[in-house]
Amino acid sequence: MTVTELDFRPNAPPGPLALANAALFLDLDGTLAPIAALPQDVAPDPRRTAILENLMGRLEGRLAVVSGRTLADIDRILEGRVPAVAAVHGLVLRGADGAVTQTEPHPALPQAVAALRLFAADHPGMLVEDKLLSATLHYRGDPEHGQAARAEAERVAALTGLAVQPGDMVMELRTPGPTKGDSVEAFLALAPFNGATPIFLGDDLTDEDGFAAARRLGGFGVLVGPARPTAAQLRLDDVAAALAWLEAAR
Ligand SMILES: O=P(O)(O)OC[C@H]1O[C@H](O[C@H]2O[C@H](CO)[C@@H](O)[C@H](O)[C@H]2O)[C@H](O)[C@@H](O)[C@@H]1O
Repeated sequence: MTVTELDFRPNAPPGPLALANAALFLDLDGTLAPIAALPQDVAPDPRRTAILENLMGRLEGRLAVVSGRTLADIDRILEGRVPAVAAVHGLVLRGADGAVTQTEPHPALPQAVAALRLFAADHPGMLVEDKLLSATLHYRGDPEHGQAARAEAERVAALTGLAVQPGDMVMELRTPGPTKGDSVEAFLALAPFNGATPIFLGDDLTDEDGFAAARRLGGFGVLVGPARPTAAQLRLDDVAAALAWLEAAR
């Protein structure tokens, strides 16, 4: 989504997290896990896993991780402990009962991966992640060529019909389809989430759809990171503050 003139820069931290009737929707990178140089550098963390397990029990399952990563990668990092997951920005949905639904991959993805790999071969430090439903060009390792990476992703998107999803030092070409916001809506129509008040925590542009959905559905968003224009109403400084807030839930 685009950030509109209705959005503002939240600075207030949320009050203590009250779990009664809440449903938690949690982004992974930049929210539950600090940003690392490479995607594969993000490893399981016993404290994070314990916090999630504790919350899931107390929320009777009303907790979902909503991430741009693949399902397999989310399960690797969270040690397979979170059943309800939206992966690849909402293109894959696994319900609390373990049932998985996913959008059909766009036929031009192999072409897009090949084009991005050709570009990355000329830019040491860049990395292409093939997520089957989306192709991701990472330029954290070569930030001075970020503008060229963004332009190349736009060029390949125009050629293939893939949708552009900009992110934190990343340009993603995704199969057009459901967003993180749509996944919040889908979860809330299912047990055990139905009737609960959604709270969405996230840090990146792709989380804006989640913030907007939470707000539309009677809840709120919490931006994790520095203040910026956003659809979230509240803000926590960083991953450490987000984990501490979750850990102190009542
Ligand atoms: O929706 P998220 O859970 O925030 O996932 C978004 C992307 O996260 C990963 O990339 C980001 O984190 C990496 C590790 O910290 C970092 O190196 C990279 O620069 C960030 O963009 C993941 O690799 C992507 O596939 C996700 O879309």
